Amino acid sequence: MDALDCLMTRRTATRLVEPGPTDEQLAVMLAAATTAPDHKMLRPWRFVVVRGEAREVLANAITAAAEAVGGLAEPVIRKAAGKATRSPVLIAVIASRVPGARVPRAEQDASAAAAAQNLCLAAHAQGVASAWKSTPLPDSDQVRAVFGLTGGEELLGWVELGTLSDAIPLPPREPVALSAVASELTTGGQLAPVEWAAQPVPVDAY
Ligand SMILES: Cc1cc2nc3c(=O)[nH]c(=O)nc-3n(C[C@H](O)[C@H](O)[C@H](O)COP(=O)(O)O)c2cc1C
Repeated sequence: MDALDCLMTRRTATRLVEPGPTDEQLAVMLAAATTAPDHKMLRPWRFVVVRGEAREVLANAITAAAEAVGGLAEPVIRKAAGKATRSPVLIAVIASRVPGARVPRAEQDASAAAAAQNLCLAAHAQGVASAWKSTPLPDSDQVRAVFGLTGGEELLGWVELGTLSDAIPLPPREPVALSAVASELTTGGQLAPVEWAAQPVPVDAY
């Protein structure tokens, strides 16, 4: 798979089943995450791999956090906790801002998001399916404690990993009209439509 093929064909998996990625595949994904663009090389990110029985630790924390909210129906709590075990492996992505750094927080978080996308792309390149998902109750003490989050750290979700099940088909992904998302600055200071990109690039051509 070449680089553009990898970028254009990565999808968010609908359902992930065993087998999960091997240690070697996980190591490549984590290494790819560390190549994210990173202003002043702060490494404003870190990752926590959760798999096997350890997923129950996370599920229990989500349950405890949901119960602490109060008033949530039992099925709602169970559904939230079940997210910890719905894929063979997950990697939590943590924005780990460097205090006092002269790089704005938004830029540090952007680097962490790029690292998460690198995880997904490195998974895809190795034939591992992925889904970047929101973490249930990410600000709760219980969930923060599982990932050892300190004051300046925040969860950007987690990347679920495994084998794509064909039980639920992937929804179609329409190409985006580039004129809807991009324009070009003219020498006169105007924002002009990108007429040279009038045709959507067919992502399924890759
Ligand atoms: C920070 C972040 C959080 C996300 N959380 C969820 C989620 O909780 N549930 C979900 O189904 N998809 C989640 N997604 C995935 C998007 O829904 C998905 O990327 C989008 O539908 C486009 O699908 P594609 O990645 O296959 O192109 C999340 C994506 C990002 C970047």
